[in-house]
Amino acid sequence: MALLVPVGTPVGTPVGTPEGQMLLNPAILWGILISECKRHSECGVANEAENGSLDAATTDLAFQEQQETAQPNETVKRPFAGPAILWGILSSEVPPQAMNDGSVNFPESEVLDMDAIVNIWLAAGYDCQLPLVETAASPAVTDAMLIDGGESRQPYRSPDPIGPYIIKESPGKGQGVFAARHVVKGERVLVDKPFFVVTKPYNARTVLEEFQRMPFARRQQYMQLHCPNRSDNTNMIDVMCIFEANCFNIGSAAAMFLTATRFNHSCLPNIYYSWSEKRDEIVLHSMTDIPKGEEMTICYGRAFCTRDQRQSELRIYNFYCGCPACQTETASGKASEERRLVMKALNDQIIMFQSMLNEALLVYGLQDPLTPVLQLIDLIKEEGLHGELMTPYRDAADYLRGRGNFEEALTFAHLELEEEVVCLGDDSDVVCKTIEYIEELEQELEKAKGAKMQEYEDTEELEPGALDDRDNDPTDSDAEIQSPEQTRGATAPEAEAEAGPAEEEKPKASDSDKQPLSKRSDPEPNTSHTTATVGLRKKPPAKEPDEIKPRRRFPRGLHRLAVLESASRAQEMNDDGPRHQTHD
Ligand SMILES: C[S@@+](CC[C@H](N)C(=O)[O-])C[C@H]1O[C@@H](n2cnc3c(N)ncnc32)[C@H](O)[C@@H]1O
Repeated sequence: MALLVPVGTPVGTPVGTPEGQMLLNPAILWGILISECKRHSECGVANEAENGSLDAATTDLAFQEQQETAQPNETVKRPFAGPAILWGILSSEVPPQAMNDGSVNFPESEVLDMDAIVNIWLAAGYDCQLPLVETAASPAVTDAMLIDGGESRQPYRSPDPIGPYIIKESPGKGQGVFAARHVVKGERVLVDKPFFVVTKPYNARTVLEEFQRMPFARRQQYMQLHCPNRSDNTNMIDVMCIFEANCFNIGSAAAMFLTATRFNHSCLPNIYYSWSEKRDEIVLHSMTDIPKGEEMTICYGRAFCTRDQRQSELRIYNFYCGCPACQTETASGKASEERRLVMKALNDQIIMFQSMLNEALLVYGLQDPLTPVLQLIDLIKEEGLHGELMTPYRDAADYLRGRGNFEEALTFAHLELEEEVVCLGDDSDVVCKTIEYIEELEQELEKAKGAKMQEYEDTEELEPGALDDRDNDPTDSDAEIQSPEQTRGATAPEAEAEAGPAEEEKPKASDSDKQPLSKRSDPEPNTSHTTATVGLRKKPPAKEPDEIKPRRRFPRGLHRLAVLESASRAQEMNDDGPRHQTHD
């Protein structure tokens, strides 16, 4: 398919096509341009494109700046791609240049396809960042396609449309989803199959091509979805606008759903959604009890950022969030803003710590990396952002595991598991993987206990009389669980010297040796261990405090019920900025 665009056509001028061809005009190109500008926000032209003032000066601004700062022999490429290509066609600035240097034969009123456009753009010295697809131009969406496709008129049905919710008008937000009855925390509210999927990276062309491929009835349903800026006359722009407002990121693709898409946004959501690759469905759970009649909301963007950042990320959806966290005047809104500021800083710090070597942390005298994790957990709880607890719980478990503090690591792993069961459901693969993680921790704990017992027995063999000195409570030996750091911290240097080779038989310090950091959350070293080391005689270590015992064990073997899926739970799946996210 080709675009018929006379060269030199100013933006806004209608462009006719020969009879029998699809209706294409600059407004359509303009729609693609805007959507491309939004995707390539680094171009800095989205606003200008939207208000119609995009011009050569704007598009070339970044290029000029780069040129000014470039070294004498450095070649600076013009930085724009898709938006500029289309802008170049529309403004007719580039084709004459390309024609002048003879690199492209581009007569007036040429029939263009996208490859030709790109060639012209490249010939004019512009960089092209857009992945080029072999097929030709973006398809057009004609009225005929939406009115009569000659195909089945059976409406597409979402597989699980019945749930504890009703969809109705939500004042100021269009439609919304409301609790039809009291919904309890952790309830599965909806499972929905995608009815429209576009592989990433997508652009206007691939979305429109996918739209064309849909059966007529689905195209109609698509067009009925919420469109924040429905245009009067250009269906193609509406297709893109609907896509932008309603698509969810589902890992390697973007997808639209008929029911899940009706959930409005809140920065304090009560519903958690995740994409299950195994089921090929989006799954939504309640994170809190939701009274009958209350609106159910999800979060469209990131949580650990300020009000302004959130509002700016939501601009793509064309609304201003008025949730309690976004209130500027109320005490709770102000408190939330303060918390989010700290949460953002802590999250940044955690990410930084995770990318640094422990040695580097030590050299720079930075704090214990566990500290920001624990602080973040406290703040998330205060803020009521339940869905955000899973990751820091795992971070805490990982840090403690690295130090050989398996008991406390297990506590956090169980907390993570509880959150995941609520947010993702107990059939989620993330849950299965966490159960496996817990089982690994339990094995490591058992091993550490065994090594400790062995060490104790070896000592007793050397010094039989030592039995007289020790507590004779047999359960004590069972409970002896010490992190290597505790062991290290609790042993006085003199005693260590006295202990000589026997000390080398202590449980292997493993990774904790690489983490010689302060231990903010570790239980206080039990000083009785220090005094217990008399010559080679040792007293069994005391029990760990009760409060750090794992809260509950999840039934073993549950993970076998599900097949492991490859989905990543990383929130970073969101390659394209503030889009709907998935975790399963
Ligand atoms: C995925 S749709 C949500 C369902 C939509 N309200 C409907 O009628 O189908 C996203 C659009 O809903 C509206 N919306 C979502 N959350 C909102 C909120 N908190 N306040 C105002 N509008 C909101 C915006 O227009 C946004 O572009």
